[in-house]
Amino acid sequence: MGTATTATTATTGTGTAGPAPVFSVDGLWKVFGPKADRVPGDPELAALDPAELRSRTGCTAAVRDVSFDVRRGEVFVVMGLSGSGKSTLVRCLTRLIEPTAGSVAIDGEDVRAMDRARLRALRRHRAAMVFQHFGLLPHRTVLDNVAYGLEIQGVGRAERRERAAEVVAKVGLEGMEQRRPAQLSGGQRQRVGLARALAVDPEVLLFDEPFSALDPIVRRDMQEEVVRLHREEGRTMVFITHDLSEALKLGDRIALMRDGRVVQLGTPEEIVGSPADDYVRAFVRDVPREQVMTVRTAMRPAASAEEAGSGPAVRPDATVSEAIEAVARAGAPARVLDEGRCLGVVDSEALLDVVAGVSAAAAEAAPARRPEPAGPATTSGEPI
Ligand SMILES: Nc1ncnc2c1ncn2[C@@H]1O[C@H](COP(=O)(O)OP(=O)(O)OP(=O)(O)O)[C@@H](O)[C@H]1O
Repeated sequence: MGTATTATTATTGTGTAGPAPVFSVDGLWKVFGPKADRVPGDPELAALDPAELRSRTGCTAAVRDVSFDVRRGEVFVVMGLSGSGKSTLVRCLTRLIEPTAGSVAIDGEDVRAMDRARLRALRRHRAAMVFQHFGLLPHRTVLDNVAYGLEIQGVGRAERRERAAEVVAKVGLEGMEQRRPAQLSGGQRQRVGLARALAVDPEVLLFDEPFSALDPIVRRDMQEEVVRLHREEGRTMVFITHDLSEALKLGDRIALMRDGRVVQLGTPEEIVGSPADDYVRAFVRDVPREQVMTVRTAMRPAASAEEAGSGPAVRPDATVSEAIEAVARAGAPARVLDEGRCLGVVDSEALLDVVAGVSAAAAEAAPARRPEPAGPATTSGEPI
């Protein structure tokens, strides 16, 4: 449990300090069951594993001492197996579930201190939820379903229909405005749910496993839709999923939960490349590492000015898979170029090490794997 954070403190977790976080969660607990309040404050009870806690107290600790920040503009994924506490955690953010202990702030404002009116405003304007069961109103058209959130806000009919029409187009449902939910496929209905949440222009979108009922192809379409919307709008998103590949695809950072705790919080590359423990290691074992890890992991300093000035070029955020292709085609190591500056070099051996999963140990043994200044900056060749 950390110290209390304020809106102006640097973000925690991996990476560097940035703007004030949207959500700040500190020492959060949610315990279900009799006299739940006593569990977080009692070190002995708080230390019990879930089965012992249940048999001793009849309580379930769905969220246990969780702290993290959601940064502005990021897609923050909460991932874990069924029952690990994902939904409870995200519902605590807007007090759809009342936390047992700890603090939650949005833009520095204490969510636990909000009165009912303030909470209603939070859920309606600031943090809109997209659910798996989209809860569409069956007798209303697509347009009116999307306009519904605006109607609750008291926006006038003409304005809300105009705004709803814009959002309907944004999620790819143009031409279907007058249909009713029963006349739509599952994927289209989910798009209506997404449009309805977007229509109120919330600061944060909270997604609770929105795509888990969709078939794989429609699901992929919807994931791409989220990536596109995020790229275009930069809106902050919190996304719950139990699907690792979905988490890796969508998340800027992932909080991996187990039994109510966050066992690792990091970028997809950090989680796959440096699992925090055996549980995470087992979780990510089958991930195609070359598609997640970037060339930074495999990079070494250029051996000479000549090496820094020749060979194919790749971007620092290119995946290992992309670099393998470049190196194989050229038959020579690739230069990692950042705005024309050579950061280092990747060769086939180092790239293979990443695929084989031996790079993490190597990186730990030599943490300062930073390239030396390697000859003059070069601008020849556009990086892939
Ligand atoms: N109202 C409740 N009363 C008692 N226990 C609850 C309640 N809601 C959730 N739990 C328990 O809390 C734990 C976490 O549940 P939660 O629904 O948050 O997990 P989840 O990771 O979202 O699971 P899923 O992926 O299946 O939705 C589970 O053990 C669950 O049984």
